[in-house]
Amino acid sequence: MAAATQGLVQTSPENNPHVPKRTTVKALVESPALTSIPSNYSYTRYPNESDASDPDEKIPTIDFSLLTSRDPLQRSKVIQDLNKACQDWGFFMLVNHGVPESLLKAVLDGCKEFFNLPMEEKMKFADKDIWKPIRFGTGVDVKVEKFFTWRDFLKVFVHPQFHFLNEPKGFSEVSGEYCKRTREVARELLLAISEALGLEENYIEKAMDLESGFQLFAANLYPRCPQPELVMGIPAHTDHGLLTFLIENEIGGLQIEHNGKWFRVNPLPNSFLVNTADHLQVLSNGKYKSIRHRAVVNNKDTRISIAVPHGPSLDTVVSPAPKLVESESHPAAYMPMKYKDYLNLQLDGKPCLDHNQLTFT
Ligand SMILES: O=C(O)CCC(=O)C(=O)O
Ligand SMILES: [Fe+2]
Repeated sequence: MAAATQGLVQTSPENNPHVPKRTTVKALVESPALTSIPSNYSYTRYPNESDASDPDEKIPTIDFSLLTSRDPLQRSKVIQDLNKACQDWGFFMLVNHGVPESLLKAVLDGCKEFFNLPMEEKMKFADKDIWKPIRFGTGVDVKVEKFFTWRDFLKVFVHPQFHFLNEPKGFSEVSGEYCKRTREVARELLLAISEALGLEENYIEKAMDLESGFQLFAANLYPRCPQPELVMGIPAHTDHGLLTFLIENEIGGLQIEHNGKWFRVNPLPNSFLVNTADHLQVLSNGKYKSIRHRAVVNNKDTRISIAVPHGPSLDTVVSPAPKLVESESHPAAYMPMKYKDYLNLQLDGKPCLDHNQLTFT
């Protein structure tokens, strides 16, 4: 999210009179004349952004049921694995998390129905203001502003206050349940991550005020594309919170950066794809990195993903945990910043960590 500011914007239809003036990627794909992409969707990669390959090592998997197990040896082994996954990859697949498969499916189905609503219904939520609790839009490449990415989205603030839409029917209920269950899993995971960092078990819970933690529900729609190699679903970016949970409708597209190379992610069925985000990087004083990731599209199937970032409360001033700062050997690498102020920096479209970074770690 750090690299993308999005809002519903106007396309320039000069090359294609069938393209509606104010559009979404979905409307564009459904317009009868579309055989090639309009030039303003053509994507220029960031420097050093290479093609992705299948990973040459195994992407870490964490078994959540072992974390909550009564056996202390088992728990400490998983905490070690979690530490390694966060440190080496900033990414892992979480299995046996206890959130029912039927709920994952229901919430993905709800998103599909939402994106299938008539344009006028969705447009009621079109807004550029990032503080609108319910927002529908289409992706913009912020490097150049006038170029678009191959993605429509719905973003809803779901904690500490739960906002949602009344339509489609039942979407609010399943999403409410999904957000509550993922929040519980994320908080449990953050207890373990506190321990993995050598902090008190509830350090993150308290210091980040997770009782009032800011949780966002971000649904992404990536319609099939006639020229997928020319566009980008969501450009390389990092997420702003502590941890993001991602699920998708069995259509791949997520790619992650690991040791300077890009890898495709082939998720285990029913797993959460979890990545460490900017504020875990700050809190851990750079021990854990906020992983860069992106999503590509394809010419066969429409992909839907749901990213749920779990962050500190908006008023929390986040700084490196004092225990992880050594004045001589490992000074604080980030200055304290309120989470809300950090989110406002998104408007600049710059990777936000550049703003509060004191030194490069
Ligand atoms: O759709 C995906 O795979 C990635 C989405 C994402 O990174 C985001 O919404 O922040
Ligand atoms: Fe992301």
